[in-house]
Amino acid sequence: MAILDCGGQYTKVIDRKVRELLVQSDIFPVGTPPERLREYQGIILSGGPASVWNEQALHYDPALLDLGIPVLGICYGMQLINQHFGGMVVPGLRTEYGETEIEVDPGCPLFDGLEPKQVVLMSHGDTVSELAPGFQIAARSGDVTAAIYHPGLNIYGVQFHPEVDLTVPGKAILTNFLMKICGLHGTYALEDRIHTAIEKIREKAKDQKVLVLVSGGVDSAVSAALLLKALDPDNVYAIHIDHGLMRKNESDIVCENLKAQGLKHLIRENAAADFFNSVIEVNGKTIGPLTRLVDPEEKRNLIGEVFIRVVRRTAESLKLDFDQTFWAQGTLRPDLIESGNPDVSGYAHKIKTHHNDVDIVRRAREKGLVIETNWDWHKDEVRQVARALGIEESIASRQPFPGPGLAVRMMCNDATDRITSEQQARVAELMAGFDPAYHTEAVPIRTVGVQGDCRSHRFLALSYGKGIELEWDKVYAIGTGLPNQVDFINRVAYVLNKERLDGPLQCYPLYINPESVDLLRELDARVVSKLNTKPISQVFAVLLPVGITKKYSVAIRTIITNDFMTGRPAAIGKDILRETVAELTREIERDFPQIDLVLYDVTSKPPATVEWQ
Ligand SMILES: Nc1ncnc2c1ncn2[C@@H]1O[C@H](COP(=O)(O)OP(=O)(O)OP(=O)(O)O)[C@@H](O)[C@H]1O
Ligand SMILES: O=c1[nH]c(=O)c2[nH+]cn([C@@H]3O[C@H](COP(=O)(O)O)[C@@H](O)[C@H]3O)c2[nH]1
Ligand SMILES: NC(=O)CC[C@H](N)C(=O)O
Ligand SMILES: [Mg+2]
Repeated sequence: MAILDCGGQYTKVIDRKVRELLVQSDIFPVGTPPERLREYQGIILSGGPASVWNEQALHYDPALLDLGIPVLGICYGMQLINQHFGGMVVPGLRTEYGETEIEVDPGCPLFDGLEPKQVVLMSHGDTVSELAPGFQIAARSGDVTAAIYHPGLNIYGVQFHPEVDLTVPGKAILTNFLMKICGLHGTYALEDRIHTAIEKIREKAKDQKVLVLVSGGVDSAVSAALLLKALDPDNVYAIHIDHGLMRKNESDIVCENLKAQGLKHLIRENAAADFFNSVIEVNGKTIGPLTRLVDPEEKRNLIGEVFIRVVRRTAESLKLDFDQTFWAQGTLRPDLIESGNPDVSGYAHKIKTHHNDVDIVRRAREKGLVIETNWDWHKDEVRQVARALGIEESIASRQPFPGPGLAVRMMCNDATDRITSEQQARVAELMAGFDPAYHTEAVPIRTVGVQGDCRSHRFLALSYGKGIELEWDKVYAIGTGLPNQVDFINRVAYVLNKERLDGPLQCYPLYINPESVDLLRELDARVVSKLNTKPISQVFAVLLPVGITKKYSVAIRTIITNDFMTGRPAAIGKDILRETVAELTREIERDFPQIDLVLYDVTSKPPATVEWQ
């Protein structure tokens, strides 16, 4: 199978899913000359951040669609097919981000064997307005075209993403395409990941010393375990950095656990002062110190650079020349995709810079000094490898904690953003049409999102039901519906203690400093201790500078996902008990006098991301 990359967040997920069905696949840029694709039995065109109707449309060779090979276009790929064959694609009146119910035609070979009603993951702003001649509509979500096909040409397009877990019939649809439409057989043997990783490490760093950055998370635990297997353990130096943005007691616990992993050399760097006080230069611009920053990308870049400065210092204390020394980190595929790394895709947008893919890291990679054993894997694959390596289950299944730590859970703000009265009126009008019992308002705090494979940095909306108990389906519908209807909101949070809302909301400045970090750390510990249960994949607290009589509110973020590329919040009353959430709310009100509102994030990814930044 040839997968043509149009810059989608999930291009690599397509490749993975195809391989999991035991079909070999290769990824090429969308502009690849069609002659190079002749040997393949099928072509998949990925999604992507561009739009086919404007000058940013990606270049492709039209002969690609004349090869006589079956083609499946996904999202941008479907829009490309429709336009190519004479149909029309325009910006949609209604966008679709998140889980969406569609009705499929089981008569279309792609949907063979499926029930008509299906839930799928959408992430698009553009839409088919005129179907290309010769094509038929094979699925709809209301008035939006959700799939098209040309029976004679064997060309198919889906507006949704069959490759991600949130598309319930995704595997069945891909199986139909690969096996029934392309006539492939599942005969491909998955590679022995551990063996390949060990070989690669030996090729690079055989008898040399390697510094490995260990956070306590599963990714770096796997990196360290692979290094210990591949090299003389005496040459592996593990460095754990406490940047002052770790969770409660985390560095102590992590270092205890790491000692038990068989590491001969473990160095703990207490570097909070470096992270809080350093100033960096990026492209001639001075950034920092962290305690003055409000821009989420500046925070991420600064933290990433300081990480490497601290590693350099550690190398020097070991009498190593840092510019000649190998160092390893547990980078995963999504870190690189979301950072817009050009080695992963030439067309993908930067959603946000991961700390492990900032400029200084990219330069070291070019010199061949960085070892990234997990480079090609998603989170669930790393967990599988961890178990196969015999890593303790508590680490193999550990919830992720981002490298920049609590810094990306603090909604730093200089209180200069404003919501216009037109924007507020638009929200009120939409909510009145949805259900007058729910009050929703936009607040001038921006969070990061991923919409149609593009980055968004839009306002948060707060919602609550007047005089009614929380009804999850309604609340989740607001979380999905509102970002689809306005282009200035990408995240919705439900107010769990709505009785506090007895005056106008105020937004205040908020910066990272030891006190604000301590407050968030304590809140986070409380939230995690209460909600860290299955089926939640990750849970944490976010600190917001908004309130009625007090300066702060807290948001509870839960996410259910496998690969962390898409996910949905845990449903209150279904995935988690109402009573547990109510108890947690009461505890926060009782024990945290600085906190006004207790919020619950009801947005999936997309349109929001897991972290708020
Ligand atoms: N506090 C830290 N000290 C040393 N290295 C770190 C620290 N935080 C992150 N890193 C490095 O950055 C890499 C990427 O961080 P990331 O959080 O994605 O991975 P992880 O912490 O190993 O696993 P998880 O994502 O499950 O938390 C880590 O694998 C590790 O190599
Ligand atoms: O190592 C990391 N460095 C980062 O900069 C970073 N940002 C987000 N995350 C984690 O990645 C997963 C997906 O999160 P997002 O939807 O916010 O991208 C979630 O599990 C996040 O916690 C990070 N991990
Ligand atoms: N995910 C995608 O492929 C999105 C395609 C296009 N950018 C849109 O918003 O419709
Ligand atoms: Mg981590």
